[in-house]
Amino acid sequence: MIRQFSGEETGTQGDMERLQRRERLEHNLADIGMTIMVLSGKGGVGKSTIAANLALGLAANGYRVGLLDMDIHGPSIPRILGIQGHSEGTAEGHMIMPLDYNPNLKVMSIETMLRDRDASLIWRGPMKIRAIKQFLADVLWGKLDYLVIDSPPGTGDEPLTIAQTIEGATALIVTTPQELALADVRKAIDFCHRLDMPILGLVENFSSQICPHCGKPIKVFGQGGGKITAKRYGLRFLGEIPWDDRLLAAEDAGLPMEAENDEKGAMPALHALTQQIIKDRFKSKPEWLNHRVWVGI
Ligand SMILES: Nc1ncnc2c1ncn2[C@@H]1O[C@H](COP(=O)(O)OP(=O)(O)OP(=O)(O)O)[C@@H](O)[C@H]1O
Repeated sequence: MIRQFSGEETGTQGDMERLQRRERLEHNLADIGMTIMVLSGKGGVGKSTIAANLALGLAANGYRVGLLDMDIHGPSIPRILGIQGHSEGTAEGHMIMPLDYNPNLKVMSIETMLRDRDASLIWRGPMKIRAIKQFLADVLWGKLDYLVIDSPPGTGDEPLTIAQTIEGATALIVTTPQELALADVRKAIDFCHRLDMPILGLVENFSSQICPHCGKPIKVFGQGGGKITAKRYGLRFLGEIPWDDRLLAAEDAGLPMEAENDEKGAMPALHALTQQIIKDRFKSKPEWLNHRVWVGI
């Protein structure tokens, strides 16, 4: 369902375009089960990693998943997933086809639409807002159980547009344990409160690193900050993801790992996160849509 739709076009032509896009948007969103926007206060905390792994995990569990890379200035999803292809228009030319990563996972990113993937996009707010609305209205997602959205860090145009466009969009907030990151996370929480966007919970990444010599965990970025922040704001704490060299290498190679049946490093925590989100889907009843914060059960 659409929460609000304010296009940037003006005049009769603009009104008509806006109306048509609104219809396509309504049609598209009606087929999407649960929308999860992965947010963070700071950059580089592992948002894209968690969005990609969550989408892969949900798809591996048999759900139909869309993964939308909304990080217009620094898209990472195509590289993490090793996607080389380009998004194409439909035969009639009205819609854009997302890329089929596997039978259950469709992916869309601004990068898959560009000829030169290393080109920078120098866009101001209105251009970005239009592109985001187009991704939601004009991409032929089909029926999805989950739409996972990788958002850029902070509380700018991208998360704002999504939160204002998709009623019932939920937020999953990623942080690292140190105070510098947590200060920004508090802003992300405030952003969700002010937009009435339910928060599924807080995930802490880079919680520890295993010492290669003694095998004990080293708390590189401090300890427990995510859990304390979650408690303070009445949010669910959805796990501590340790540093995992294999995850970094896999993403650099564009060959993501499979969390299922992997008992080492970051994988059990990523697997547990996926399982929790699967449980949430069946609890995502309209009554929690209006809550300021959804703490979960
Ligand atoms: N738990 C982890 N263990 C090891 N490496 C990780 C882990 N989480 C993320 N990384 C790596 O850290 C880097 C940053 O992660 P990622 O791109 O997911 O962060 P981000 O928050 O999306 O960044 P940006 O703000 O630029 O969008 C990547 O190289 C990724 O492979």
